Amino acid sequence: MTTLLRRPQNVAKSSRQLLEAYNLSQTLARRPASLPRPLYASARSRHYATQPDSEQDGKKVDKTGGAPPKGMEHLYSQDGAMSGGPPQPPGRKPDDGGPLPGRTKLTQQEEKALNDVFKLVKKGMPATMADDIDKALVRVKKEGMPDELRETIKECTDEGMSPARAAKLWRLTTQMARHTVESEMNEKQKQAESEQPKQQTTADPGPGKTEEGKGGKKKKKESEFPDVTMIKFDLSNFLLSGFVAYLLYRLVMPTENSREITWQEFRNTFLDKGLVEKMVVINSNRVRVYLHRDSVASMYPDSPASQQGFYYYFSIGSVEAFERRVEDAQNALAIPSSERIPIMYHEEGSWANTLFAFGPTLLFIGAIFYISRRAASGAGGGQGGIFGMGKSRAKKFNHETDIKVKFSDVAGMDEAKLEIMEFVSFLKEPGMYQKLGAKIPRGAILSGPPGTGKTLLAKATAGESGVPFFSVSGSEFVEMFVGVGPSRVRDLFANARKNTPCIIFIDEIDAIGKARAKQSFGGGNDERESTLNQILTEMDGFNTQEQVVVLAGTNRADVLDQALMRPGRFDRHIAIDKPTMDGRKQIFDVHLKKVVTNEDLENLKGRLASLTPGFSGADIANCVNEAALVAARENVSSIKLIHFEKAIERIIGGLEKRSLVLSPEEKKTVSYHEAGHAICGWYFQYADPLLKVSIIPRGSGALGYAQYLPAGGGDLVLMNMKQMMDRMAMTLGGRVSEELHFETVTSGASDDFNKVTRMATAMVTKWGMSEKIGYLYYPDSGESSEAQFSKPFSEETGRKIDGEVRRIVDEAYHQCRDLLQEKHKEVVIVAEELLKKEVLSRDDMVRLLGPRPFPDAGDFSKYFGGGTGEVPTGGGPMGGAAKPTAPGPNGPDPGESGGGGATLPPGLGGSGPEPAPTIMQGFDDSTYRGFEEAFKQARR
Ligand SMILES: Nc1ncnc2c1ncn2[C@@H]1O[C@H](COP(=O)(O)OP(=O)(O)OP(=O)(O)O)[C@@H](O)[C@H]1O
Repeated sequence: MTTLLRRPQNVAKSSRQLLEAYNLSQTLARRPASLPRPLYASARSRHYATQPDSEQDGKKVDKTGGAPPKGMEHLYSQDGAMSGGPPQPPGRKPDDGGPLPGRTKLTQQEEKALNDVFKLVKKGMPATMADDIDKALVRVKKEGMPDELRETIKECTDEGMSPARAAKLWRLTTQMARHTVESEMNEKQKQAESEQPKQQTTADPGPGKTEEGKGGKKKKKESEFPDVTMIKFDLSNFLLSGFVAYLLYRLVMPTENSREITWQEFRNTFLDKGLVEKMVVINSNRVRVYLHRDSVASMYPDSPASQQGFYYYFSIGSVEAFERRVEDAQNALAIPSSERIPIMYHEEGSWANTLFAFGPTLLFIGAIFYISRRAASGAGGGQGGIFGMGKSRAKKFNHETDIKVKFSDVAGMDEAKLEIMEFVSFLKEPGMYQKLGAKIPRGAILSGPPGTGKTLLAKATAGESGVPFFSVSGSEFVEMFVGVGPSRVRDLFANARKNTPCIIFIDEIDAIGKARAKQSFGGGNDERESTLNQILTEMDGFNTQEQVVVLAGTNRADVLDQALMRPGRFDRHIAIDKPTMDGRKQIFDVHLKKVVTNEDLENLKGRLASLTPGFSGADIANCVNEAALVAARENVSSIKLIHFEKAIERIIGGLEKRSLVLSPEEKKTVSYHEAGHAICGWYFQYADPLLKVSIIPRGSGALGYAQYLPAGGGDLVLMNMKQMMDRMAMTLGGRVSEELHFETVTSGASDDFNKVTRMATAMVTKWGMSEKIGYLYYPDSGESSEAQFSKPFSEETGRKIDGEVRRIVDEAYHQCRDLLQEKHKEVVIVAEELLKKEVLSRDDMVRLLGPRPFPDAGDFSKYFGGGTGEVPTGGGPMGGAAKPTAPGPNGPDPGESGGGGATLPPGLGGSGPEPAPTIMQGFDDSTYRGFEEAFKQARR
């Protein structure tokens, strides 16, 4: 059975074969009936004809000449009493005396049909059984076919396959196989017995041994045929045969409870003979014909129409036409109106239609059911139900395998490390704290700008303390289903408690830990709030002995809910800022160890650190990696300084867009614009000296690009008014230079104006640098929600602010214009050189203009020479300021190389003909925000 089931293609194939065999034998065996058929039934339920029945029928008999009506042959039986018994099959082989009594020799057709039947029966049988079937077939061919089998095959051919016939075929063939095997065994037994007396005469074993000997022989004989498979009709065989018989029947005779006919057939065969009981018009396009079953059975005993539930149908074009035809037909048959055939009308939907109609609804209901099951299981408890929605998504890292990060890998945040060390010692030696009665801190919030190493620090804490580390992001608690967030929190803390001591790290906790709204509009935040509440509850729920430390990282500590920050929950608040110069050096140190470079590390990291103010730890890691990629592209064996500088340039300014070709006029404008900035930076004492200027388009839409060293040379924490005015004047330098050197100006300075306006506004509204406004702080719209809807000052104050901002910008403008008018020649020199070379470095500036009239301060002079190559000792940004010594009208010849230039330390690109580009972050948004932050903190 299983074999059969495993091979459906075999069943299909075998049934096809049987069908073919059946069809073939059907055509061969079908022959005209020897006698004219009776065309009338002995009893009728209706009489339509005007003539007597016998007459009418008699006529019909004559007309048809005994042949069934065209297309209705299936209604007539081929044999039976009326057909004159089974005819002598044509083509029978001459009797060779072979067949046994009760059997007849096979004709060629019968032999073929039998072959097919046997082949089919063999399918799905074990090989040994199939062999027996083969033997049976050979025997049948030799000894003739049992009459019962012949009749069954004939019935199948003539009348079609039925389950009973299929089962009978199966039974007969397997029975024959069994007989064959039995007779084979008998023959062998007889043969063995006939040999036995001979042996007994030659060696008589004696009276005592005879029985034993016989018995022994018997056993031996039995064991001579160990492999003979007896086909027994046990339960499994019975089921198998039933199954095969059913399959045969279904495949050969697909279920048929209706059959289509034509109007003519309907009329000739049923209507005219009065066999129609009623007609049902279905969906106005099909007519179902219900016949008088008894009359049909007596008239056509073998017709399927005599079976219960069977009906004929035919299609109609329109109901009206159909009704007209029926009417005409009945009129022609002269059926009285009281006896006319009833016609009913019925609308029925097909399965396909029903499916189309209800399918989408069912699908929708199914989807809703599925989703609600998921949600319910998610909300349903800590274990998360069958779909695991409520399970925590936290990744567990094992300190032995995954967490290899140590505090030594985290550079440049010594204070933060000190703070967090305490958690490590608590996890390592809790006893020490408990002895003194100290309560263990529950957790710490690490806050700071992106990429400053918060996750790294948390990992290092886990790595140092050697405990499991659960890392999860705040957003992973947020799902569209209600109740999933709190459920995940519960699961996370339950897991952590099972693994104590351990650390839970929730990154981006602001995703769920935002301050809860006083009133929520529409309840949209309920889910987030209940997740937060669950965290609060869980953190409260730790007993003080439980060694679970919760660390959380965020970029927005200011938006967190106060309840999170209270002692007993996140006790510690560790702010991690962007690294200082020293911090950057240390971070470069950590990352430079991972790459191959032959540069002097001490110098390299100092120089790179001073080139990267405002870089976060992640930026530094990226910069080192980028340098390695640049070096790999050039196919060199170690990374050189130039690669690092290219990498920094790329990170700050974006990719060079050499494909963007500017027209000569545009190029000239950009050159003069950038030269204006550069001259301002060079000659204003508190402005940022230029490091590199280029007119190669870069990044997103910038046509020119200049980099400056922050004034003071180091990390700027505070900025005074003079610095601000110089910086604003320098920012306007581009536009002023355009005004002075061209007839018209361009749109290229809009970003400069934006910076200047913002800075002047901050000076007036935040930094108390305007006498008219005084020492007031007006938040802008991004800072407070109230300021988003209404200005925090009156209209009059607004007007005053506008006036003050304008005044400051005007002052900066005049300061810039005065300088650039004075340095008109220098601007031309720098602009023309820039136009020629496209890129100018600090050394080019020194060559063209002479050394900057003010000494460079801080680390810049240490790593870049700063004109003297000496490290300044003491003095602030203004320390040791020399008088500006502007070159005279006959300044250095633009073509002269190295004239008066600062010499860079050897090995740092200063000795080559084209000095390595030295790049600095200019005054950009981040610097601006840095100032704001510094001012804010100073105010606090
Ligand atoms: N102080 C540091 N020392 C060494 N490497 C650092 C430092 N800070 C950051 N990095 C590098 O930056 C990568 C990213 O840092 P990390 O993921 O810890 O930043 P983060 O502050 O968590 O950022 P975010 O706030 O975006 O999640 C680290 O894998 C590491 O390579």
